[in-house]
Amino acid sequence: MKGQYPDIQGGGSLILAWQVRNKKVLVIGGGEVAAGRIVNVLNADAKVTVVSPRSGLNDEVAYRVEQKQVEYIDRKFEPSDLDDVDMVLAAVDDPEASTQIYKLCQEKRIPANIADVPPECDFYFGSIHRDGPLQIMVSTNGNGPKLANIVRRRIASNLPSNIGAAIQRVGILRRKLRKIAPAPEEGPKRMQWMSKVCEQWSLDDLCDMTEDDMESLLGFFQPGTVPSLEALRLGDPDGVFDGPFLI
Ligand SMILES: C[C@@]1(CC(=O)O)C2=NC(=C\c3[nH]c(c(CCC(=O)O)c3CC(=O)O)Cc3[nH]c(c(CC(=O)O)c3CCC(=O)O)/C=C3\N/C(=C\2)[C@@H](CCC(=O)O)[C@]3(C)CC(=O)O)/[C@H]1CCC(=O)O
Ligand SMILES: NC(=O)c1ccc[n+]([C@@H]2O[C@H](COP(=O)([O-])OP(=O)(O)OC[C@H]3O[C@@H](n4cnc5c(N)ncnc54)[C@H](O)[C@@H]3O)[C@@H](O)[C@H]2O)c1
Repeated sequence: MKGQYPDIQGGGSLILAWQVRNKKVLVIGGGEVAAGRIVNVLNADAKVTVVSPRSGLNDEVAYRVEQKQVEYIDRKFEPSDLDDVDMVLAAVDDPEASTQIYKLCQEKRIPANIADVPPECDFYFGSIHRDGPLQIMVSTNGNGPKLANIVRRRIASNLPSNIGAAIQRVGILRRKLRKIAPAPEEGPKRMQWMSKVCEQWSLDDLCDMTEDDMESLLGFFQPGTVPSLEALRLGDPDGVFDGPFLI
């Protein structure tokens, strides 16, 4: 029935959080754009190889090579460089080489991004904000990359300064919870309880949560209640803080 389900807009991108940890990423080119691509994939723990003549390396890419953060091949791209590669990021100042690279990637079904050439991209890059485990990507779907940068900075300036730290603490709590309640049948209860913690505690409280606090809080998983951080520390059995106490 119309109105019951989301309308399909079409024309967008599928925005995902691609897991490239330990996957082989080939970066072709060693200029400024390649330097940015390298940072993006190293931040996602990929195994990165750069192919570019040494004369074309900028200082940042030369630094990554020197520090052995990337493998390095000192020459122009050759088709055999694509053997066993999971993803290709090309940033070369040679449109013919770019097109050849993209065609080879298509034949070999390797997902590729040819910087600044939208018809030769299986995926676009976006403007990224990172704060610990939090990542926010803005895409304008090829319409206005500079505006993506402006929107991203505006979003970032409106975020609480401790949001990344709070998410990091929640991550630790969730992993502990899955250890004490590992059964798949407990999934719905786990999810409900975690949602309550996130809704009822302030970001400051989440950031302040120590390992000891986590252990005590996990004691409330079975009854399915969520005391405040203050009540938890006071050991209040109702889980509700009713102080201050006068002695
Ligand atoms: C977001 C960001 C990520 C990144 O690259 O890391 C990114 N471009 C950035 C900057 C930027 N790029 C350009 C300018 C100059 C100003 C302007 O033209 O607006 C600036 C501004 C600057 O440099 O500050 C020029 C440009 N870019 C593309 C074309 C070709 C075309 O449109 O046809 C041309 C014209 C070349 C020409 O005219 O000759 C194409 C693409 N650029 C994309 C991503 C993909 C779409 C993303 C989206 O739409 O959201 C896409 C489709 C493919 C891709 O490359 O993946 C990064 C900002 C990161 C940040 O600062 O936070
Ligand atoms: N997004 C942006 O802001 C932006 C800005 C300028 C240029 N660009 C585009 O991105 C691409 C790269 O830009 P850049 O500023 O990094 O260029 P750059 O000139 O700094 O670097 C080009 C690199 O490509 C290498 N190279 C050239 N041919 C090669 C080949 N056949 N095999 C391997 N390596 C090769 C060179 O050694 C050099 O390291 C260009 O196509 C350019 O149009 C994008």
